[in-house]
Amino acid sequence: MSLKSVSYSIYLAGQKTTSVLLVWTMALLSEHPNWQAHAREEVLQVFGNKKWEVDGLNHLKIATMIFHKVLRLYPLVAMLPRVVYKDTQVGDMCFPAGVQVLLSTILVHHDHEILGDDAKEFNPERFAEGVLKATKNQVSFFPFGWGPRVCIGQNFAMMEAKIALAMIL
Ligand code: HEM
Repeated sequence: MSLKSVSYSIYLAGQKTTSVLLVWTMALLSEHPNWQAHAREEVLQVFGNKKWEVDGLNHLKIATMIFHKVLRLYPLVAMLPRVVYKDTQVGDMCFPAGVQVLLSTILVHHDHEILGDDAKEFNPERFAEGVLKATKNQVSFFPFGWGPRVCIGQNFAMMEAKIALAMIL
């Protein structure tokens, strides 16, 4: 891959994603003013009336919970395409080599069997103890993909989103 195509990939993958995450976050916070108030309180506690700084961003726990919940309800990449490279048996199903499969982020993120009856509700509290606890160690939350092709910009995106949220609130 040339430097030019790598640069394009990073530009395209990083441009709309974080801004769409912020739009969904604003929409959901306007519907749930209690969470908006929690998030604002936390920003004021961490930064007071000063400008945001990088170290403080790590202390924005409520903001992280909110972003995780937004990404669960509205994963920006709804499907992940994969090609099976060798014959693979998963439970009762056999996937021959060469077959293309689509992993549906949105279906897994909204699955009542995995998440319970409140799967589609905006309840950031579910992420209070982190992603592993919230998913009970299952691969049931992958807004940034999974495995070797996982999003390389995920930490950067969360940082950008927190900065924007801190400035807006
Ligand atoms: C909320 C923001 C973002 C979301 C939800 C997101 C989501 C994703 C997803 C689902 C993939 C595919 C992973 C897979 O196939 O398993 C991906 C790949 C990628 N993302 Fe992101 N992304 C975000 C922000 C960013 C940012 C800010 C950058 C760069 C600065 C970035 C750069 C990339 C690149 C280069 C890839 C391709 C990685 C590869 O194929 O090896 N992303 N992203």
